Amino acid sequence: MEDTLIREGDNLDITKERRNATFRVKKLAAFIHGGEEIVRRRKEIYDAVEREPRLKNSVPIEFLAREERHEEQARRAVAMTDVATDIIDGSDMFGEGIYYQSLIMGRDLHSLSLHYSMVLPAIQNQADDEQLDEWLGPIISRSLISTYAQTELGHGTNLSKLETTATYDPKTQEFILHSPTITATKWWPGALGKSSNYAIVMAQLYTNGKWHGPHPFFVQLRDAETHMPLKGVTVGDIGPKLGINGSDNGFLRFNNFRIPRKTMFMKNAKVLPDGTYVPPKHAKLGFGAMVFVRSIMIKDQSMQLGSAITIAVRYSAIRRQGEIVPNSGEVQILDYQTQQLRLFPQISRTLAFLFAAYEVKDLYLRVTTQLQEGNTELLPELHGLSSGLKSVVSWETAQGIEQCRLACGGHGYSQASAFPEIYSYAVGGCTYEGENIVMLLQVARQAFLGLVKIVSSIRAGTAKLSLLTSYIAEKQPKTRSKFTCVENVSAEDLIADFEYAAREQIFYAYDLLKKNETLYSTPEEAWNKTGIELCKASRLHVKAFLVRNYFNYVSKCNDSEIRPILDQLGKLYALDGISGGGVWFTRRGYYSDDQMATVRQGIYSLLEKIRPNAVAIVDAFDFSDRELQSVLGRRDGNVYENLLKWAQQNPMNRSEISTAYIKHLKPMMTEGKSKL
Ligand SMILES: CCCCCCCCCCCCCCCCCCC/C=C/C(=O)SCCNC(=O)CCNC(=O)[C@H](O)C(C)(C)COP(=O)(O)OP(=O)(O)OC[C@H]1O[C@@H](n2cnc3c(N)ncnc32)[C@H](O)[C@@H]1OP(=O)(O)O
Ligand SMILES: Cc1cc2nc3c(=O)[nH]c(=O)nc-3n(C[C@H](O)[C@H](O)[C@H](O)COP(=O)(O)OP(=O)(O)OC[C@H]3O[C@@H](n4cnc5c(N)ncnc54)[C@H](O)[C@@H]3O)c2cc1C
Repeated sequence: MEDTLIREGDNLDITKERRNATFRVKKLAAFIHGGEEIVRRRKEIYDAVEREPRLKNSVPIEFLAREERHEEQARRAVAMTDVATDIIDGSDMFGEGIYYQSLIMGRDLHSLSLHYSMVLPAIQNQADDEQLDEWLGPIISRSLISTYAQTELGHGTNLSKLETTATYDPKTQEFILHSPTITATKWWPGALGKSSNYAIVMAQLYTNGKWHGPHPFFVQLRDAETHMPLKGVTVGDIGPKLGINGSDNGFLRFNNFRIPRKTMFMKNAKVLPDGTYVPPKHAKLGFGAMVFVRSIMIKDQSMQLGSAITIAVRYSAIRRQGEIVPNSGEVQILDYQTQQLRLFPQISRTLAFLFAAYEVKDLYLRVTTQLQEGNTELLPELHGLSSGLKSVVSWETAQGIEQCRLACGGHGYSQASAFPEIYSYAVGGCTYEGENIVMLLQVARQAFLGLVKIVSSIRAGTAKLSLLTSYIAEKQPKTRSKFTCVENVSAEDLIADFEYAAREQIFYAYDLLKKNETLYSTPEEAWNKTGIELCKASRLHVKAFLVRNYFNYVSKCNDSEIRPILDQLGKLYALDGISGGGVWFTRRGYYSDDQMATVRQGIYSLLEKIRPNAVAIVDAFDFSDRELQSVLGRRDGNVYENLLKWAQQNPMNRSEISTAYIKHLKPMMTEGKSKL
């Protein structure tokens, strides 16, 4: 990160904001990103990317048509991976990998996205030694391109009903892959349409006449020389989408397509040559690639929200519109209290999500080490944490980005702002890797929280709780929340408030479920009738985790220059959640009306405190103009002249007269004239 972000020629308002900040941006950046050394490495990586001619992003991606965009993203992906090992530590996907990729690929996926984000981790963790020897080399050298083909036209969520079959034939020691219906067609896999010649295919395993559920297979789809689909394989692109249009998400069908026995991933489950099935240690080990993406996407999502809020705060500092005191001049829109309430909670959220991403990364790495030793103990915990965070974080990120866009008025609607790209990319995260509601229900039903199981075991006095769930067993306090005013409230009190709300809803949902079990004829029906309350319980549980984790993380900071900023943002995060959380905090009079009014006063006072530092705080996220790709969010604040330049470079302005005018409008006008 540079010594100072102030330069000659910068917009005067934004310069004044930076001069008036009460702390040094470098210090906060170091804390946010995990230390000075990491910030230094980010700068080193950024400089190396800037120096490399092949990584120059000369084409403004937003002006490209779909096929041009796909081609440009493929060019960038190849260049990015050609020089990757000279620039980054490729084994650090959560840190250097994700940053490096964002500098080059922007908010889009590409021909190699799934190759790196799902296939590589799956091969590292699910292939046996022999398969690892055979597959890892070509994956790393990129002599093949691969993807992860699981979802079908008819089924994405309910994996047990996938229709693609893999039937073992012991005579030839092959599996026969088949798509028996239209709805069995694989649909959605990234880079499947035109780029990949291999895929991990999830198919229902049948051997010796028995069904064993979905299992992963590493399947060649296209000829290594001609890239033509192999006989028995039908494959193509599914067409334009809301976002990620650089990626050729695809469809795939098999017609009795034979593949060798050793294409089934064999580290966990196995099929022996005679067709004997050997089950895995844990039934869900084959779902590991999904767990990896759910874990890594928390950081990705927080960075999307971080870039949106950087753009919105910087723009709000240079945009002057309206007067607060009549005749005293137009104010920066950042001075409006309503603007601050729209924006500053997004700063807090970005940090809360990022600190949670650090936690889930640590857990993922611990689980991976355990699994290497054959120990699956922590897997359910990781499944629960990553599923719950994935749902809450991607939803709040999408809502936050939209608030940032709205806060920028008309210019926020232009592609020049970058909001359309950020939003359409990030919001995909609500759907992929498990639809958000379904993942919340997982948290409630099956995951490490096992909320429902936990409640019954707590009441039976047999609960064995993890650190993250132990609060559920604590007795609800009979007294009110300890909140008196924002100045005096402690992190512990705020955490206690969220735990109160979560506990209250968890027990409420549990009791409703039990009641419904007496009213409906099956447990599944009762479960469905309790779904809304269960999702609320999961959401509050995850929010309690986010608040607790934020304050735990920040407690490591002893620097008197930046600690007050982190505390203000943490309090804003919590109080905004309490004020918006309404009923869960007021049940049984835990928060009184007066306390709630004081919470709102506390928020207003925090907004005032954060206001003078807002630009410096978002500067500390350390986004370069290269990453932001936003005229509104430029570091130098010179927005208006660059908006004009941006519009003028638009291909529609290459000629003064458009073909639309020549072909359609002119003949109409000429005809109109003739009728006069
Ligand atoms: C060198 C250069 C490098 C540069 C490159 C760097 C790259 C850096 C990376 C960048 C990161 C950017 C991130 C963005 C990438 C985006 C890519 C997007 C691609 C998208 C891909 C996909 O979407 S793939 C398809 C995903 N599909 C799903 O997620 C389907 C959802 N459904 C399910 O997961 C399941 O069906 C289910 C969980 C909903 C239910 O499963 P099932 O019916 O089988 O089980 P049960 O409900 O019966 O549960 C039984 C039991 O199992 C437990 N369980 C379920 N799942 C898991 C699991 N995964 N792990 C552990 N345990 C699990 C469940 O809790 C139950 O437990 P009980 O104890 O019995 O209750
Ligand atoms: C951008 C993007 C990239 C993707 N990339 C890939 C990829 O690379 N590989 C791949 O295999 N797939 C990929 N997918 C597919 C993705 O994983 C699925 O779309 C996702 O898992 C949701 O499944 P679905 O489409 O079947 O939704 P559905 O399950 O049909 O969901 C529709 C609605 O039904 C609800 N619902 C479904 N089941 C339940 C339930 N049990 N209880 C309550 N409500 C329920 C959901 O909450 C939702 O509201 C991608 C999708 C997108 C959008």
